Amino acid sequence: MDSDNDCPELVPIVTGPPVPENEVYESDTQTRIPVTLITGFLGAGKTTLLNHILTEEHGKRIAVIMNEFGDTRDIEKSLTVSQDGGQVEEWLELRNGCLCCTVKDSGIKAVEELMRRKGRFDYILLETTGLADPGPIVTMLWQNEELDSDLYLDGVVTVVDAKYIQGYLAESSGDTRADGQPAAATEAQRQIAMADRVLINKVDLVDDTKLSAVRQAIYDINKTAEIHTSERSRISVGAVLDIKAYSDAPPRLSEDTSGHRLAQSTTTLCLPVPEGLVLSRSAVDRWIRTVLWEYSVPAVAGHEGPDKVSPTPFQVYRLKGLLVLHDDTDADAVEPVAPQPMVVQGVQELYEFHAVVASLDSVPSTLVVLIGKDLPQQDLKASWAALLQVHAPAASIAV
Ligand SMILES: Nc1nc2c(ncn2[C@@H]2O[C@H](COP(=O)(O)OP(=O)(O)OP(=O)(O)O)[C@@H](O)[C@H]2O)c(=O)[nH]1
Repeated sequence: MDSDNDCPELVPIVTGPPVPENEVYESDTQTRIPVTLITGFLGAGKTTLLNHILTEEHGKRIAVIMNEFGDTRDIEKSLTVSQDGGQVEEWLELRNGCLCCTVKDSGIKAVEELMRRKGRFDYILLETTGLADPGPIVTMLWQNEELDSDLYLDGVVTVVDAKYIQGYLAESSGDTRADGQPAAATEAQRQIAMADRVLINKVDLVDDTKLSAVRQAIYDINKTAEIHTSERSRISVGAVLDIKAYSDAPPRLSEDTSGHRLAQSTTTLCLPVPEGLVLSRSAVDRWIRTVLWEYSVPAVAGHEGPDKVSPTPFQVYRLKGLLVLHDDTDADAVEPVAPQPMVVQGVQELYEFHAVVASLDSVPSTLVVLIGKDLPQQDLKASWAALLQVHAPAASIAV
């Protein structure tokens, strides 16, 4: 394993029923409708995946929102509706009750309007265009949850083309490719960075050596996404839907394949916490805020100096963590609050903590994982080590 990218092996923890603080969140996910975002570079197989999901026997009434209809032979075109405001342009109803529509603007309003007109769905799939950065839409969906929406974000599935993805990742942003298409290394990297599941599609077009190199390139960007392979995007529906990636599930790390590494600007940084160490929630909160909101390396109490603005601007696309925290954020609390395992989830500048029910002994490795561009890895590691040192001055902590 690369020493710069060392991540401890994680085993999933079994989280029990939600604690009261999260009751609303959890019970809401039972009545609200999950949304899965399907992203991936041009021609990777997103539409093929949507068609596959729609024609599988899953017993769900699914609404698919896409920018344009592809080759939808299995879909029977039934009607064209023009909408007020013109957001929903066209819809197709399938025999199994599934519904497809195209929208100019993949905004939540269009989806909610669709439900108002067409009744409830069990599931919503949202396909982004191949060149889109999924960050803003993920943020919008996540933010929308707070706004009493009928929808919640279940996860992001990124489809990659086994044959071409390495080429897209190697190109620098802003260049033009030989075929005249704009280079989109940034978009391709971001799409992988934001992924909870990556589907390496078109495996029929590559040999095993190439496939392992593609796996490695994806792993180097995002160590938390579960990687699957497919031909014609055929994958078990359960692998991509209802994954609850934004709930209180702790981060999972994929296995390192230790193959040839591409130098990429988007990477995963793992910041482990020694076993049994309880951290102050307010200190962790400040640390995360400084990184996400000020793009700076936090100075930590006891370690002199102001927060350090990184010479190269960096950006965190996704943050996940499992920590045991002492909640010291309520200044009026009379009783000391017992340490509690908490999951932290973040997308771009948004983040939130969820308490998880697990006895302290059953909590496996605790850590924070950052996936982002141009992360000042050594500085962030040193700052994190200083934060740990404040909590466990006697322990020798190697991060
Ligand atoms: N050989 C091969 N071709 C595939 C596979 N999956 C999809 N294709 C073909 O690749 C082309 C692009 O697939 P789409 O599903 O339209 O890709 P997309 O990501 O929706 O494309 P955009 O909407 O342009 O971004 C189509 O001609 C598919 O038939 C596969 O596993 N192997």
